[in-house]
Amino acid sequence: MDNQQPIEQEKRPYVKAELKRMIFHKEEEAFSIASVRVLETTENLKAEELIVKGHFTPLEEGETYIFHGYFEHHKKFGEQYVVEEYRRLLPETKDGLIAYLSSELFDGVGKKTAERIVETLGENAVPRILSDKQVLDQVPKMSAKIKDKLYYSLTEHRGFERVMVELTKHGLGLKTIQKIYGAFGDKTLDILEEDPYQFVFAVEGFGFHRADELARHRNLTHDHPTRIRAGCLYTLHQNLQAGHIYLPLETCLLEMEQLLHHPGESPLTYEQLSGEVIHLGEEKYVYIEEDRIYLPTLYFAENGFVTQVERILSGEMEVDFTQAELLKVIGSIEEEETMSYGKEQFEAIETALKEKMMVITGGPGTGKTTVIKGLLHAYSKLEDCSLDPKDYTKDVPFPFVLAAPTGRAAKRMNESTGLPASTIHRLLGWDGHQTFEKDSTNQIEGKILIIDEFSMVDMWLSNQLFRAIPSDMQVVVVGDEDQLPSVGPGQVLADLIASDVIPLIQLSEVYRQKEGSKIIHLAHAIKNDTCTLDMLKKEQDFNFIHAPDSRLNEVVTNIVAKAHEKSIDMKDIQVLAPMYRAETGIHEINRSLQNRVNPGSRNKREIEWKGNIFRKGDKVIQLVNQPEVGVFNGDIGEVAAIFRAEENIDHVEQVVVEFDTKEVTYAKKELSNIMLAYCTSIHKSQGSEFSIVVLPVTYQYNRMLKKNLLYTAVTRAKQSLILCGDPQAFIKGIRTKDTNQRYTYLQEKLKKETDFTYDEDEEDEALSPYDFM
Ligand SMILES: Nc1ncnc2c1ncn2[C@@H]1O[C@H](COP(=O)(O)OP(=O)(O)OP(=O)(O)O)[C@@H](O)[C@H]1O
Repeated sequence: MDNQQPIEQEKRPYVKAELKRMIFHKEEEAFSIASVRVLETTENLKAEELIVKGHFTPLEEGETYIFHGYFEHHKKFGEQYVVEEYRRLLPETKDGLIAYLSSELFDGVGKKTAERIVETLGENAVPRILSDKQVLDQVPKMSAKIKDKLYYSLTEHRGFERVMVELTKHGLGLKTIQKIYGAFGDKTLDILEEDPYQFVFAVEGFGFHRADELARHRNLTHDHPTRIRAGCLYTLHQNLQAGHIYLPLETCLLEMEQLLHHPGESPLTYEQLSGEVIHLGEEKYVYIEEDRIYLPTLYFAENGFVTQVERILSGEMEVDFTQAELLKVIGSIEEEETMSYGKEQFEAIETALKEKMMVITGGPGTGKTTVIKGLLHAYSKLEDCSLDPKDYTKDVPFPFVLAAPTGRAAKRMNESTGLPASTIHRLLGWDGHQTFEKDSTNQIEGKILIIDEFSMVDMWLSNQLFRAIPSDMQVVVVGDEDQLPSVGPGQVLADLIASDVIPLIQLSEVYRQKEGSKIIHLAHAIKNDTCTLDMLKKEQDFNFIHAPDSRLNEVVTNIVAKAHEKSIDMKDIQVLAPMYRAETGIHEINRSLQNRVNPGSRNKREIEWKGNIFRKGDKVIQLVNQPEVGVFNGDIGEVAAIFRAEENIDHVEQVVVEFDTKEVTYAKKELSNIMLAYCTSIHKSQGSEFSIVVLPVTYQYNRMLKKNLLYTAVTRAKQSLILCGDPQAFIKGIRTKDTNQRYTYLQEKLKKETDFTYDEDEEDEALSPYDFM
């Protein structure tokens, strides 16, 4: 099918129509029904509106399509057009040019002005203006200032217009086109011609079907090897986002088949699909191990990590203290701290001191922090080394290295031990993009490394960290295995524990419970599957407020508003919810909380960005890593000031956010980097703790209601936990285990149940994990 064919040359009957509304779409069969406005047709049709139905992917409202098919009379709905083939009608170059000139790149040029420019100067308007600015004088109703601005902006974006005009024709927006151009530069149009699927991998959020549409316009058939290979890589990428390290071949082929299925075309055969997977393997775009298909970075991360663990386990280690000395030292610490360690806690300290590497796991209040502190003091006494960093020099580095995956967790480690602690990224000297200063050739310095909150560390970061650990360093991994697994791929802590090859101490005795904490009690009941409805009764630090869905937002808002009235700092009270888009989702709760605790007023500045309002005093959360200004995904701050364009030298509206230790200024167009944070996602709360947690629970959250998610939310509360909504939904949630097992082979590889190969040089040449983030 030639998609470039002009409409006048259509030989077959057709309906040219603008899509008004998608009425129905069934994903599995790609079956859709839509309502369209007829623009032109060779069919015998009087009505202006028509229902079209058939096997097509969701079409875009407002776009023009050519449909080929036949009429069918439906008993209930009347005349309908059954679509056998369709294509989107590309806009003219002129339209693309108008969209470009009226885009936000050119201040002061709206759609009307852009139309006048193109009408007057034609399709070559941009090169004509660039070679002679005076031609703009021919365009009516343009002020000298706008002409100047347009000329200079066009110079600045020279080269971009061809890409913009071409891609705009395909319905892509400025932001997406800028990202594509940022990735491919002058090669963009060649890539569009040869392999538009590359856009999927270079631009976050660029869907496969969108690339498919571009490919169809370029005559890449549904069974073209380029398409099948892209389908394989896309399938692996999608699964990476779900946390998988690899995909079993059969699963991979099945998912590829579903993705690549094209209505009206013959299904792709097993041979076609597996043949291209094997080609990808030969060209090292994927790695194939037995029946496991890996993306290169994950293959190297998994195998590399196992190699590093083996290296560290077999590294030099001398235990130069006797058991009597150990007992004496622990005894003296117990005396100083006026407490005595439990049996498991003692074993944890002892193992950490005697072994090359170990894992300590336990739920809240079991004494993980107490053990870390005890370990540091015991090490310091036994090895006769000071715990004060000031006593060390560059030649004799500080022996204790403390790290955690998030800034907040690192801060807590620092507060509880009094020793310096940093994020893992910082420890490794991450440059914010693809490079880590610390690696196998430039390793971290120190004698003992303690990493807290390890459940949050993904396969990539684990490998990067372990490469940088010298062979003579002792390693203590600490984490709560019942929390959510890492956002990135893998389940490294769970696999380390299950492998049974690393010394492990599980802390099960709860100490904080002895101080009468219901929160801890509830957390352990969830963990041990013993929580019942009876346990949800009000106590000093816990309450469950029953509320129907229709009132849940209001109840949550009232709780926070009351706390606000009592002058509780908004930083100390956090609403956590599992999903963004629901009646009681994060966005809605944020909107009603903002109106209540920080309402608009005449003397309070505010700014609107994409339907969201940011007001002075609003609590906000950073959504991406911006290491260049020192803020990271998940950091929470407060809007400190809002500036108008005329008030600053950059001449753009700005929002200043005050974070814990720094202020960051966002230009208006950067406001997508932050959002309101009165309510945040449970996933983003990992590694953080709050004095008061408010946790709405409703059946609306349905598929998100899982044991480890609710356990993670409950364990974020330090002083007070307020659940609200439907207790039955809560009980159902904590009884629902996440059955989505992540595909990882780490456990087996650690156990040496499989042969695997690993070549560090090859890994160095492979793509960095951060190419995929
Ligand atoms: N052996 C012990 N005897 C008495 N109290 C203890 C003992 N171990 C821990 N505690 C106390 O129990 C409380 C919880 O301990 P700790 O903070 O070390 O646990 P944790 O596992 O780090 O908890 P969380 O993960 O919730 O921070 C603390 O108040 C601590 O002082």
